[in-house]
Amino acid sequence: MKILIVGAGAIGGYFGGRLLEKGEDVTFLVREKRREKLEQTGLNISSKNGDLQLTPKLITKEDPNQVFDVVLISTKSYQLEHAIKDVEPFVGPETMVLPLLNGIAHMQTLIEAFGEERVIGGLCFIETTLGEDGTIVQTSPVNQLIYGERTGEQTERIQKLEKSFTGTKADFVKSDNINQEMWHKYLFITTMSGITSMMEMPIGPIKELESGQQTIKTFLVELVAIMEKIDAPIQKGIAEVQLKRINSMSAEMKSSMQRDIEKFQPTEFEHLQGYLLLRAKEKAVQTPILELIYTKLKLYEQNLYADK
Ligand SMILES: NC(=O)C1=CN([C@@H]2O[C@H](COP(=O)(O)OP(=O)(O)OC[C@H]3O[C@@H](n4cnc5c(N)ncnc54)[C@H](OP(=O)(O)O)[C@@H]3O)[C@@H](O)[C@H]2O)C=CC1
Ligand SMILES: CC(C)(CO)C(=O)C(=O)O
Repeated sequence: MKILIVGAGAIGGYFGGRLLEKGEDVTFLVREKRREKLEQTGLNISSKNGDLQLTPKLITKEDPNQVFDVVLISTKSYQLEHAIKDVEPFVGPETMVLPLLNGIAHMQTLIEAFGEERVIGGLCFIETTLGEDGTIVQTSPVNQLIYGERTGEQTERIQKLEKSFTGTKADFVKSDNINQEMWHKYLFITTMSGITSMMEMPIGPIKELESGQQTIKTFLVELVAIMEKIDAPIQKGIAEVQLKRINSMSAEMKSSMQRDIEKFQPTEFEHLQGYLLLRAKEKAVQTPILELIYTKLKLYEQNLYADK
């Protein structure tokens, strides 16, 4: 299978690197600066699951058109519109588009760009970031990528994809309920990124405090209330499940949003917290914690651009 990874950043570089390690036919679509860097240094991954030094195949949007069987989208949400334009020449009628972004709103954008048929579902659980020297630094052992047809069907193409993902030194999981998995991850990450970015702490010290525990719980319940109101496909009792997940995480665990803030970079707050706040307002759901976290993140972003 010809695999194209859009963006050789923290998650694209990691999962693309693992597929390359297995011997899959992987190419990265990158922008000029990243290309130069990767040509100089190679693709370097420092990982809890074993380090890698690879020589990746690289293309930019200017390279001659060729069509890939699957395109993994691993940009930030605020980079997606440009990325869609850049990847279009590499998408054919049979290409699968597999997004790995956190959140939900990007699904509609991708469907509008590529059509219902091409877009499958995906998400990942991994804690990884780009180091100053361009190395991909994966900081906790979990490295799971979940994917599947949005209809839940076991189509021929998804079975081919499964074959290509199997045997990789990362946890690739095929799901027959990917829409629900994506909403569940959305609930988890909106909580986790919101709380850790608000408190400017990894999850450990927050969850150890009784008031921290209560804040996480109340926030989860608020977000579930919005999701139920808009008929999101979430399971009953998901707030408790995600609370357990958060409580089982190692004390040093941080969210990618928090790491972006630490690097004075933009965040995906409009895509994660902002989208749900909008939906809450449409449905007149009261969400005081979401409102507070959104305000904190909006002020950060305003300040970021004021400095530039
Ligand atoms: N990091 C993590 O631990 C996790 C992240 N996620 C989600 O994954 C998504 C990606 O995050 P992450 O990997 O951390 O982000 P990064 O910023 O590390 O990576 C994004 C990459 O996309 C590249 N890119 C952007 N636009 C284009 C384009 N038009 N053409 C080619 N490359 C492009 C950027 O390249 P350039 O250098 O040119 O800017 C950058 O390398 C987000 O939605 C995030 O929420 C999900 C789970 C965990
Ligand atoms: C919390 C974590 C690291 C789990 O995968 C994540 O998804 C993110 O921060 O974007």
